[in-house]
Amino acid sequence: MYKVLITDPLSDQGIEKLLQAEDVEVVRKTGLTPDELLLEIESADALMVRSQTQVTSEVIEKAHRLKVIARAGVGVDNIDIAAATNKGIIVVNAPDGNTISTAEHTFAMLISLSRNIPQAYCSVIAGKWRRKDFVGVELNKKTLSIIGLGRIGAELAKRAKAFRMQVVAYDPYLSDERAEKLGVRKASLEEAIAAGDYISVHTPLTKETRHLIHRETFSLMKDGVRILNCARGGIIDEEALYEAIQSGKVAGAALDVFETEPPGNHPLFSLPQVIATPHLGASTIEAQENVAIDVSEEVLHILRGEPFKNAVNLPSIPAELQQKLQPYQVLAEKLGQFVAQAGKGAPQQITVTYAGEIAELDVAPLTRTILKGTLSHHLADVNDVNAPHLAKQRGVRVVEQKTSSSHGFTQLVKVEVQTSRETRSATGTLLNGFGPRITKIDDYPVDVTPEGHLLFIQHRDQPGAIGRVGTVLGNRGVNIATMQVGRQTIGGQAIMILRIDKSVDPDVIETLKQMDEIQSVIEIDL
Ligand SMILES: NC(=O)c1ccc[n+]([C@@H]2O[C@H](COP(=O)([O-])OP(=O)(O)OC[C@H]3O[C@@H](n4cnc5c(N)ncnc54)[C@H](O)[C@@H]3O)[C@@H](O)[C@H]2O)c1
Ligand SMILES: O=C(O)CC[C@@H](O)C(=O)O
Repeated sequence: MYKVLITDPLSDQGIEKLLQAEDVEVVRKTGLTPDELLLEIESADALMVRSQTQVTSEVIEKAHRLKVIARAGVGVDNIDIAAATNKGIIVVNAPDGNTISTAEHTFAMLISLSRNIPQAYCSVIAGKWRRKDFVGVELNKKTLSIIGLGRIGAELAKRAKAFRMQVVAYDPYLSDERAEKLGVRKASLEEAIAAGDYISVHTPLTKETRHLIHRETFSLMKDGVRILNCARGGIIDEEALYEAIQSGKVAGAALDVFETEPPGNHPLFSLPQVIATPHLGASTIEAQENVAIDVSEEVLHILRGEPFKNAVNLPSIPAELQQKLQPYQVLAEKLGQFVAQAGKGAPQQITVTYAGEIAELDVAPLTRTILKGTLSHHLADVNDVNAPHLAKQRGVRVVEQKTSSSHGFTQLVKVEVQTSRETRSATGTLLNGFGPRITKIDDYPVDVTPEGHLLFIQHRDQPGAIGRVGTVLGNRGVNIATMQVGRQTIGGQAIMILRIDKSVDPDVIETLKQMDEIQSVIEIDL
């Protein structure tokens, strides 16, 4: 039974699938103190949050069973992604579910700001009728500068155009084609800042975007500009915004997000030109249902070892590619495990070579699985998420290469591990209808199903060697299920791979090692 801990309010309808799942226990605890969260997280397999719960490195440190942190929304700035990656915990989000809601909210703020709707409302319900105080401005023919033309920025642009606004956009990843398709003018940051009657930010909050709009940026703006932030607090320097409003440079600001949330009695709230909402961009019934459905499905997939799509700390794999790579996953992991156990010493370089049909695909996800298989022999808690990071941390070089020579097989995957003491390799394929096979160990052709207990014996090719090994094992009650031998020359170096029904005692291995013709005996568990 998997424990799914939900620590922020999520839509009941959205998490229906989780509540129905027989292998899941849903524990909903909102408003936990940091100490309470540290206790709860110890036994959780999945954690689902919105933006309130702070998933710090301390929380992640205590998360002994956690496989996934799911953010029901876009921004993951409340989650320590580096700490999660280090620990092999997958972080997923729901990037699409609240786009429309947030774009609509931004547009509502744009109109409210232009027509002083919140201020007028407060005045009317206070019994006043002061039409002169709330004269607004039209959106028609005004310029809206959008900083960050991603999902929400693009939806905002469409709405602004419907109101006959000119839209200028700055986004370092904006192509000419996309700008043209959306009907926006592509500009540099400075041009966009200078052009806008309205400036709306829609970037994530990162090291680069923190205080993207700062004191000097305000000086580049048009007099009487209006500013919107429905993305993340901190993209705009709040102190500089306060000064720019007070000086008259900025005519008004609409804020849904703040550097510190909740913002309390913020100095900006003393200015009548500022309107604000409490981080409501994604707060619609539809968006909350969408994001909760999306992350619930992702959590179930991850817990059950099924393919998933929106990992923040793993490159996303298109569904079609995922489907094509899926059959190779077991082969990849087993090859990695085999070479790690067959070799002596810690890996210094892992070289993966793909040949045949598989070489035509993007094989990076398989290389990660091979790394997981290899590193898990030496390290605890390795998975596809942290394997590349752990390899780098330990100075293991990873080389991925492709070749056209598949030696008559439809596809081949070769994993070679170089340690300080030796180089070992295992090559494998998928046999149509029969599953994974190891076809070569070092330079010895073999045909081994990579599963169960194997004895890997290096010896001299000598009459009677096979019989003597069989006798030792038989005398100790060890049943041999299959046996494969490979040699390079008659009487030269050879290998035996025995599949045995159960693990053998160390003294059986010692007895085998005493035999003259035997150089090494390694038990391999796959
Ligand atoms: N207020 C809310 O409730 C709410 C709801 C949803 C999302 N958000 C926030 O809105 C923001 C946008 O979300 P989205 O779904 O559109 O994300 P997105 O990833 O689709 O778009 C972000 C865009 O910002 C661009 N960008 C990155 N760095 C930039 C920079 N230095 N200058 C200019 N552009 C830059 C990216 O290229 C990208 O196109 C995020 O901060 C997200 O957390 C807020
Ligand atoms: O959970 C929320 O309501 C905030 C969501 C929003 O900020 C996001 O980044 O998706």
